[in-house]
Amino acid sequence: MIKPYLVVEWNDTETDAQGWLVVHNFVNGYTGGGTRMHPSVTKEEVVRLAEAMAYKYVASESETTGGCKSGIAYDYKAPDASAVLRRFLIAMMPYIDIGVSLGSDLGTNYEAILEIYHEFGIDIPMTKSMKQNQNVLQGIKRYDELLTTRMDGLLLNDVVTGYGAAFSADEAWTLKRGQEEAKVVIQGFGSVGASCALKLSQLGYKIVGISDANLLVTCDEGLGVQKLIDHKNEYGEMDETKFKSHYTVRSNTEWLDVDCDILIPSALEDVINKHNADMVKANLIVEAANIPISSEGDEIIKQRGIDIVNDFVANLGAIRFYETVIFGLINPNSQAVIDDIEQLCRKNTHHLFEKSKEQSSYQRDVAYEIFRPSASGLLEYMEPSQMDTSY
Ligand SMILES: NC(=O)c1ccc[n+]([C@@H]2O[C@H](COP(=O)([O-])OP(=O)(O)OC[C@H]3O[C@@H](n4cnc5c(N)ncnc54)[C@H](O)[C@@H]3O)[C@@H](O)[C@H]2O)c1
Repeated sequence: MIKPYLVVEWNDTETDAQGWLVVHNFVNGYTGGGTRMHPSVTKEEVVRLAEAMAYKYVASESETTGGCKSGIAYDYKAPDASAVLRRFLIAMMPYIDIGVSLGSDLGTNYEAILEIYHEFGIDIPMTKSMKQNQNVLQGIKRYDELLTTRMDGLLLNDVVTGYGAAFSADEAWTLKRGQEEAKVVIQGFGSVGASCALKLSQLGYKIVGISDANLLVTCDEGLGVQKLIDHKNEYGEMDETKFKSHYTVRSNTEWLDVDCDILIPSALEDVINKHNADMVKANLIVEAANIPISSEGDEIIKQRGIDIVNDFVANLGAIRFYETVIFGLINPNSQAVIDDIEQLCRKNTHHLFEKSKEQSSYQRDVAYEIFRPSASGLLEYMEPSQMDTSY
């Protein structure tokens, strides 16, 4: 693993929260990634997530952005979680103000982050040259407008990643098994898990199990995804009182026990690991979450011959949305955003599976080869003539 370019540690003055900003690379002084809040966050996890972001921007065909990530070790459901997030972002403001673009991730939401930016006169973090580029400023206006639009009743920004992961799953499954029916189990029912479940059910897949932070619900004939979405809360937790009587409720730790063809982790990191990778029943894993398989778990999955669509190929929807609209690469309307993400997720997944077949190699190894970020982003940033010096 390449060492990260920059690691900043933060210690809250009011609570025991601790946070990190990790920049894996800059491209022309710009870098992007989400902000995660969860009690289990560690510096090492943020470093791995930042690296995945750098690869994700390459998979998104971005020529303008490097990868970074931030994480706060704190309970996202604590009453003062938003105050902790605000203090963290204030501490990171010198970086944000020069082009470290922090969005949302597990345990945080984008609207809350934008509100904090607005307090400090920042619309969306930009470099000096972006701030002076009328096309980019126009793109940001369009992006802001699109953030309030809805698709299938959900906010556009809350479906872009999950829909992209669903298209990747569909592409991979069709390559493997054609039109054969498939049963799907999804871990996590937040922005990503819920929208992925919805799109896959629209595409004709049977969602037979969904877990959240509290429980696992299963139904072999398929769960009614729309109704589960209609009654989920702001933390992505399902309302058990609204379940149909023939649904079965189990502990969320039993998610790998459910018989399925496709498994879609859409919540936490390292949830498939050396202790449970042997129990995976699916023959296709689509990583809608970032780094959901530990390195030891991955070795077992690889040896077992299970196919995967890895994280930075499957879950690039949100950053592709950001890039295409802000840098004016597509017609800025919600259907065009989704169509573009579908096209890219299908193309990348197809390429990944074809290449992996050709080389008889595991998909993750192939993905790290195909989408490797070049070192030039770093060098450009370090070259004074190219540096952005607005600060
Ligand atoms: N939001 C995005 O656009 C985006 C983009 C790329 C990648 N991701 C990745 O997708 C994953 C989910 O992000 P999100 O934005 O949907 O988060 P979210 O906060 O909206 O939802 C998280 C979900 O995980 C569930 N969860 C928490 N602990 C769990 C457990 N032990 N078992 C089962 N479920 C559990 C929560 O109940 C909730 O349903 C993360 O890995 C994130 O990095 C998100």
